[in-house]
Amino acid sequence: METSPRKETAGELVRIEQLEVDFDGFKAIRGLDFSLSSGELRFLIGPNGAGKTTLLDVLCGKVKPSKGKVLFRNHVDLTKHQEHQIAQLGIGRKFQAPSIFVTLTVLENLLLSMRQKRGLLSSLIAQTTVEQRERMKYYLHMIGLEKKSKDKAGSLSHGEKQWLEIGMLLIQQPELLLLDEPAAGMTDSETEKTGELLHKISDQQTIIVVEHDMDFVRQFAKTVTVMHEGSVLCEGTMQEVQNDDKVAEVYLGRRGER
Ligand SMILES: Nc1ncnc2c1ncn2[C@@H]1O[C@H](COP(=O)(O)OP(=O)(O)OP(=O)(O)O)[C@@H](O)[C@H]1O
Repeated sequence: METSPRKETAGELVRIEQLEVDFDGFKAIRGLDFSLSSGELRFLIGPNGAGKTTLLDVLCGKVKPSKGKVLFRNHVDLTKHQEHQIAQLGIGRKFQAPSIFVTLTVLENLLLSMRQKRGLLSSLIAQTTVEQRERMKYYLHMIGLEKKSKDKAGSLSHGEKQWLEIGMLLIQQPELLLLDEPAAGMTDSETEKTGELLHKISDQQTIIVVEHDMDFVRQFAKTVTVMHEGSVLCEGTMQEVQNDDKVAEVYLGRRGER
């Protein structure tokens, strides 16, 4: 039965209602409701198998739900769009493993990511407009790779590669950015810089971050959504969710203990 649309909140960017994802009879997402406002930096946490990655997969169109509504900017039904169309609508997804071109320079990687006609790299460089060059400079600075713009991407550290990939997404100026464990495998100082980068990005764009590193979440999260067995268990500040008995039970198998 089709549920009537709820009144949309001003500034709401994503609304998900009664989402269900079925993998050959196994419900990875069941009855999930979720809402996200423009400009939020939302962390998604939860034990292994809770459905966090599947939720990102639904948002970027990689996985199609069996039931439910997934609305973007109040009226766009994402379930009706293919992955490439969703990217064009302004939702960028970064997976855990970086997918950069290692034999190209940092700048060339950014250039290739910019929305423009496909063509030879040399002709893309020749055709870059002043606005595009400014945009590249701006994002190079944001990801902290200005001094490495001419270095081959393959020579970057693990953290730098991740930032480059985030930069490659940012340069397409998506409205919503989906990041899967952006700080995984990073050194402490790289992790710190990544948290700061997320905050800088969230001044302009909305971000959902799936994260396992609780220290990282504690340090950088404003609002946290805890998932468990395919639905939302609780939501709030990190302090609020840490004090929630249901969350303690799910993570530690204890009820009411802290
Ligand atoms: N393509 C698939 N086919 C069948 N089952 C799947 C598929 N993708 C995910 N699952 C199952 O769905 C459940 C949710 O998986 P998902 O990867 O979304 O969880 P997660 O919260 O991201 O977990 P983790 O933190 O371990 O990455 C898991 O039980 C997983 O095994």
